[in-house]
Amino acid sequence: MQVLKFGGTSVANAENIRKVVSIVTAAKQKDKTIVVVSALGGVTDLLLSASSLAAEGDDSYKEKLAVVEQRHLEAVKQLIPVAQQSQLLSLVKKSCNELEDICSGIYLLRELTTRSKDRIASYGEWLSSRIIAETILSNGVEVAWKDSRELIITNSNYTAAEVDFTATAEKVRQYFSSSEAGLFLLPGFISADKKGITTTLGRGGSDYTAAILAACVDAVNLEIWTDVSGMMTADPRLTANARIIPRISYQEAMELSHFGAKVIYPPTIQPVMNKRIPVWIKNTFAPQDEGTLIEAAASKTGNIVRGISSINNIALLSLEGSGMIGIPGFSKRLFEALSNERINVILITQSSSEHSICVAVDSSAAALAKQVVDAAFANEITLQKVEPLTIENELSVAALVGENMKSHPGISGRMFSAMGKNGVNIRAIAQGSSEKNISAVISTKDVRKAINVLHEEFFETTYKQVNLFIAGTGNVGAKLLGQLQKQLGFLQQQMKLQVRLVGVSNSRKMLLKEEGINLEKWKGELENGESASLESFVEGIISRNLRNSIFVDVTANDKVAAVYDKLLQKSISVVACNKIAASSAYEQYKRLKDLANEFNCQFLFETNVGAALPIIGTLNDLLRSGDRVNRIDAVLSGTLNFVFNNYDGSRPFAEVVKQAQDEGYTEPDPRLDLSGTDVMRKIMILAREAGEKIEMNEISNESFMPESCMQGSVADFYAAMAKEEKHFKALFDNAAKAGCKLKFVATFNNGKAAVGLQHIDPAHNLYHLYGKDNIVLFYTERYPEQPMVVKGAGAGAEVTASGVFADIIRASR
Ligand SMILES: NC(=O)C1=CN([C@@H]2O[C@H](COP(=O)(O)OP(=O)(O)OC[C@H]3O[C@@H](n4cnc5c(N)ncnc54)[C@H](OP(=O)(O)O)[C@@H]3O)[C@@H](O)[C@H]2O)C=CC1
Ligand SMILES: N[C@@H](CC=O)C(=O)O
Repeated sequence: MQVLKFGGTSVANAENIRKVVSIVTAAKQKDKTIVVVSALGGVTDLLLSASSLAAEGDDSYKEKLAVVEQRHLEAVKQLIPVAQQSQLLSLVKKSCNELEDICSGIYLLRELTTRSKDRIASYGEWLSSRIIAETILSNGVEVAWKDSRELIITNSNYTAAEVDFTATAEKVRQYFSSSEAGLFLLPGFISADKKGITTTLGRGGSDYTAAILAACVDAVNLEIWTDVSGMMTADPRLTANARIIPRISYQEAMELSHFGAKVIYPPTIQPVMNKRIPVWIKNTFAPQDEGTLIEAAASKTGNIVRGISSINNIALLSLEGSGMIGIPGFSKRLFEALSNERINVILITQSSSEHSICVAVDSSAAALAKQVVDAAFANEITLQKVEPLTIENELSVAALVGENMKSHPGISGRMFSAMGKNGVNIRAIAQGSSEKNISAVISTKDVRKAINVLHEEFFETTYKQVNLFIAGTGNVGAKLLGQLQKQLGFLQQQMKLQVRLVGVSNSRKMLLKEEGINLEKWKGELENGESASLESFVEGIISRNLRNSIFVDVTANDKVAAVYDKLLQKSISVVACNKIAASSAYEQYKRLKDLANEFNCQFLFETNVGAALPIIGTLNDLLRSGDRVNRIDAVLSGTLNFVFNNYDGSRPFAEVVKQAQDEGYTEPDPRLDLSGTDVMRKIMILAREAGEKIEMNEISNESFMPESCMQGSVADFYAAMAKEEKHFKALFDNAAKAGCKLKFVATFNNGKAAVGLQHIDPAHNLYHLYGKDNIVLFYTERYPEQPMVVKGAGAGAEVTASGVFADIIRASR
């Protein structure tokens, strides 16, 4: 014998009922079958609201009843051949007249008892079961319809009646063993008390009917047919990557259902659980899908974590006070106060210091809880032994569920670390010693992110989603976007990173798109975007609260650099080629690094020195392994190296500078390069990374630029340089006369940093530098004479973009 139950959506209309009939007909070929059906989807609500309206003296109850009648009549007309319809149509009409009479009585009396409620609600299942049974018969398949009220006996606790299992088992066994039929069909949810008065089984009632019948007849299995293809690893509305769990234990299914996986209502599987009868969750609309098998033992295969779930509308109540320490009875009184008011406790934690007890309850009960708990501890509150109860609202519980978690250390570590890395603050934690469930109370606004992060951590061996927000689409920004577009496939396949561009902005326009911006069309989409507002862009990033978010600053703008603070505090990593933040006041540089540490994210700026050359990374590796920097000698300006490599007086100095700018080596404002400011910033960043607390005004700069060139605009700068050609020629000639090249050199030695133009002879380490090369020589305790050298192209949009790209990958991982 097998039992199949079909829920409200499965029997919502004629089209769905046809699907049910075909599933039932196929099932009957395999074994004797009991079918339990719910009311047509939405009908129970219509009936109950009609009864409430009637009790309130509102005659619009009639409209609700008319809809009920119409839906059933329509179903009959669409499902049953015309010649066979009349009897069933009369039955529907007769039942609807009865309903009308009952509601009219309620309307006149203005009184609705729970007993009448059950009577009214019972029509839903009764009618649907009659119609479905007749449909099966009209398809030429024999089926025995039976009113569940004759088999399922309960007490008279209307609307949530308790089953008398002894009486029920006897009736059920007697009926099914004495019948020759191969297929039975019964209404779910409804039952009767010992006097034969209609009762209902409460929430999840039709599942419960099916489970009771399955247990009483020792069914080989129970199939719950619904509108999803099984229990899922997480709520698919929160996680697009949620997937069906093939096998799950009763305990795990109950835990997940308790936390909102609405496929089954936990108490309803108790009867089958006691008999270890397997339960299948199947999809009426995709019967070919495997579904989920709920069985007695937890499967040893598959994921250790079986599923992730959450409940919203949680309030956290905290009872705190030094007067609680070491004194028994506080928790008893707390829970007594709550239970006297039937306040359901969802989660409990108590610190081992015994200084506080935290309980989570539904938010709707929080105010009452405060009232009763404060009253219960009024004396202690007056004596200041405990504080008045504190309540925090807008919280949720996120939970990992899995019976096998208990034999695997490190699960909670991974859970909390994954959430922590994404800035999800955990307000309370609970894990019973059975370790089937690890629960964390978090802010409701973080639920989506937390569930995604946990899903990624425990289920998605395929890829990790990274959400990028890029400010700056100029020389470097545009190259970066191009490189990302080309590498997306590689990142996903080889590095398991699914990188999405969610936001992009320049100084004029901005675009935020949670589903991701097409990297082939970003330019056009951005042009059609909204007017840029840095504030809204940042708000857009924060409010989206997406996991693994990275803000990428490819501007040279101080206002953009000023938003890192806010972003890091939301655990959003920052990757910057903009040097303003790292070269601002030491306190700010330090603060940003500390914020990144504190909020478990990254602040990366490798390209601030030497573009994509691994300079900061190398320095950090040396220091982390215990080395100490004694001295740094470096050429850090790609622009100046290019200019002095290409200037020999044969064409004007200003023209060579312009070429450097056109080739994308200079800062957006080239005066920063020519004045030496850019190099000062870089040597200062290296000195800071080496541990020196140093500011810009402590760095000496022997500028080679005439004062006249540094006045006015960029155009004035070029014009002035043209006028000073002699000065630049003299610089070149003097160096050439000495057999030297001109190099703009940066040094850091004994805590002092300096930059300036120098004559470099052929024997010098800095002599052989070409094009826009940079070079850094690290003299350290381990490299005292022959320095550790990093050398190569140190400017250019393409290489800089690749350095930013590398930082994005670092931040992603
Ligand atoms: N070139 C190189 O070799 C290297 C450059 N860098 C750094 O790269 C950064 C970018 O340089 P580069 O691409 O040449 O500069 P560009 O001037 O070409 O681009 C700057 C971009 O920033 C945008 N922008 C300016 N203000 C804002 C704002 N408030 N909000 C959003 N976007 C803004 C600009 O917008 P719009 O398009 O509207 O003007 C532009 O798209 C600089 O900080 C530079 O120091 C670092 C290492 C090497
Ligand atoms: N303008 C810079 C670019 C890299 O930081 C340079 O010329 O080196």
